[in-house]
Parts: sequence; structure tokens; C-alpha cells
Amino acid sequence: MKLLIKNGRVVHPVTSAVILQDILIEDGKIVLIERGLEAEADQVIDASGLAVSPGLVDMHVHLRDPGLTYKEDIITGSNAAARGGITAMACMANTSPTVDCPEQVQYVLDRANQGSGVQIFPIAALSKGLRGEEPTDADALKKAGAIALSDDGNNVDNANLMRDVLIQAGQLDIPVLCHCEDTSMVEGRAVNEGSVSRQLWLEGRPAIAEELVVMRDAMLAEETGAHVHICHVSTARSVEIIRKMKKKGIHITCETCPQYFTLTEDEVLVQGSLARVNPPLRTAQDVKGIIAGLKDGTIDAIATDHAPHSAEEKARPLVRAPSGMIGLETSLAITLTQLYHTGKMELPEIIRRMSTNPSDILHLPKGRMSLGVDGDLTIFDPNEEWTVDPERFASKARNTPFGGWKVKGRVKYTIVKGRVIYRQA
Ligand SMILES: NC(=O)N[C@@H](CC(=O)O)C(=O)O
Ligand SMILES: [Zn+2]
Repeated sequence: MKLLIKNGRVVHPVTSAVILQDILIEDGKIVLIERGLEAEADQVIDASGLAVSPGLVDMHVHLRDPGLTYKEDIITGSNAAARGGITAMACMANTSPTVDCPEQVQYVLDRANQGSGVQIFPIAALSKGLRGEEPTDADALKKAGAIALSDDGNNVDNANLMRDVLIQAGQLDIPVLCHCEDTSMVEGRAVNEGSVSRQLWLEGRPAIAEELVVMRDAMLAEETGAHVHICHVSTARSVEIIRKMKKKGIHITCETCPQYFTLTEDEVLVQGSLARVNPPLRTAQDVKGIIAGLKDGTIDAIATDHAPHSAEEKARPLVRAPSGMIGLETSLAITLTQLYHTGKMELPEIIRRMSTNPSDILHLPKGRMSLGVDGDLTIFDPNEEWTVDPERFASKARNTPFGGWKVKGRVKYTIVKGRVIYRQA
């Protein structure tokens, strides 16, 4: 089986080049990347005017399967990812039951095979039932196919547990992904602590709740030598802390999400529970700090934290609605609109954060445009404008804060191992 992609602007995230080239994929692998390639193929895609990049890797999604499949399931989540140009993703363990034993890891892997073709890599819980008390069997979970450990959704309040888990994870050479928000400072609170929480007469989730735990986990990374990855960084000071810790040579990486470099807490006043997410949307100053962190490489990755909830749940009043927003089908478009079309970042730098770096953090053999690697590609028109219409999403959920937004940048084809799994109609 041969697939030839002709005349695309090929985005090379490692060398930062964008070159007019053709790509030949044979039996699932990239075998030639050249200008003016003359080759026989079973399928030819004319990518004139389009960008061709390594497939996007989303390292933080909630697929809600098993148990919470009224919100999303692995099949619909995998369809949504394909529409978003994502070829591989890692899914969090806060399902029902939680993914805290080898059987549940196997369940996710089995279901993933029935999906759109997007590769799914399970993340296992670091504590049993995500309760933050007893560690899971990291060795068995890794053997079953888990690629990282995380209690995401919950902060790990018990520093001793975190330390023990990091020692284990260090020995197994897998990263620990940390949702950082000190529970005692955020429990039961819906929005950032600041002008909006004051206007609404609510107690808020302060920035320091995140920053304290970022600091703690960085120090634990230093002490144990293990790899700590900070999830969804949302404050300027978290970026500062991570920048300093990286300079010290500590093995720490981090991600942010499109909402944190696009929206502020004010969005809550406009969209109510649709703008409720953990950690919460912050201030314009934080947005600036996040963008600076993305530009200078302190922030390694852009993930979605795709967090589907039902319409009924999100229709509840702000303080009773669950936190989270979906992102699989808008992430590339929002990122291009906010960072590329504003001149803040170039395509290769963006693709490095949406493909190469997350892939490296999780030790996946993805995110590179070179010979012999899996033919996972995202083909997009960086300049096409469209309007986000949640009714058209493949996801079961509609909880995006970007409904009705005019964005610039559209996924045309998503290709996994040389097979077109999505093509824009
Ligand atoms: N981000 C959220 O607000 N919610 C996530 C959990 C998480 O990523 O922390 C969810 O599972 O709904
Ligand atoms: Zn989280």
C-alpha cells in the first residue's frame, strides 16, 4: 500500500524548516521525502497550498470510557481527535472504574482498536481509585501498556505518596503527570480567585494553589531524579518556577492548553459554566506569561485537556456544574489563530509543541518527519477561515467556550500509518 502526498509545504519541527516537498508512505512508514518525487502510488493526495506536518500528539485527553460514556466514549473521542488532526493521544485515568490496574489498561487498549484509527495510549492512575492514599502497581501497569502515571483531576495532596511514586516511576523510566492545585485551597470553588470571584461573591481558586504544588513537585523531581510533567499550566508564576527549575537541570516538563493562552477569567462572566475549568481561566497577565513560556520553550507542549461533559451537567449553575472543556476539534485552529496568525510563533515551533515534544515526553516514536518513522501526518490549510459550530462535532459533548468563534486554520486530512482516517468533506 503506497500513499503519495504531493506539493505540500512540509513542516519540519526539529530543523524548523518549511519546505515544498512530496512524501511517500509505504506499508505504513515514511520512505521518501523529496521535492518533485515521481513514484507510483495507490493513492495520491494533492497538498498544494497546504501544510503537511507530523501527526499531532495530544498528551492529555479525557475519553470517559469506561463508565462515564454518556459524556464521551473511546470511539467518539477517537473520531473527534481524527477531525482535529490528532493521530495519537494519551488518555487520563479518571474514568469509572479508574484505570488503576492492568485489566483496565487492557480495556482501553482493546476499545482503542475499534476507533477511528487514532492511536490511544493509556495513562494509569498513580494511586488506587485516584484516592491519593495507596500507590498503584506501577510496574504491572507499565507492563500492561500504560505510558505514564497520573491522578489527574485530583491533586496529590500527600507529598510522601508523590515522593514514593516518583521513586518508582524513576526506576521504570516513565513520567508522572501532575495536576497541581492544593486541594485545601480550591475544594468546592469554581473560578479563579480575583476580580471575577469578587464580582460573583464566590470564593476563588487562587493562583498560589497551583504554584505551590508546581514548586513542590519540581523539588521532588530534583530529589528523586524522576521525570515530573506539569499538566495544564495556567499561571505566569508557574511558568517562572518551571523556567528556573529547568535551568537547574531538573527533569521537569510541562504543557498548557489553548484556553490558557486565549481566554481570561472574564469569560466566566460571559459564558458561565462553559468557562469553568480546572485549573481556572486566569488573568490577562497570566495569558501573557503563558505565551512567553511557549515562545521560549519553558512550556514544552500544547495539549487539549479535552474534558467532555453532558449538556445537562453544563446547564447547571456555575457552582454546581462540572469543570472542563472539550478541545480535540478546535485545538489546532485556536492555536494557529492565536499564535501563528498573530506572528507570535512559526509553524515548526507550534508543531514541535503539538507533536514532537509531547511525543518525546511520553517516549512515543512519533512527532518527526523522517525516513522510516510511522506515516502519521496532519495536513491542514493554515489560512482557511471557518466558524466553530459545536453541533458538527464528532464528540458527544458540546462544552466548548469557542462556539461561534471565527478561526483560521483547518484540518484537511489526518493520516495514521499511511491510512487516511479523516478527510474534510
Ligand atoms: N480540567 C478539568 O476541569 N476537568 C478534567 C480533569 C482535569 O484535567 O483536571 C475532567 O476530567 O473533567
Ligand atoms: Zn487536570
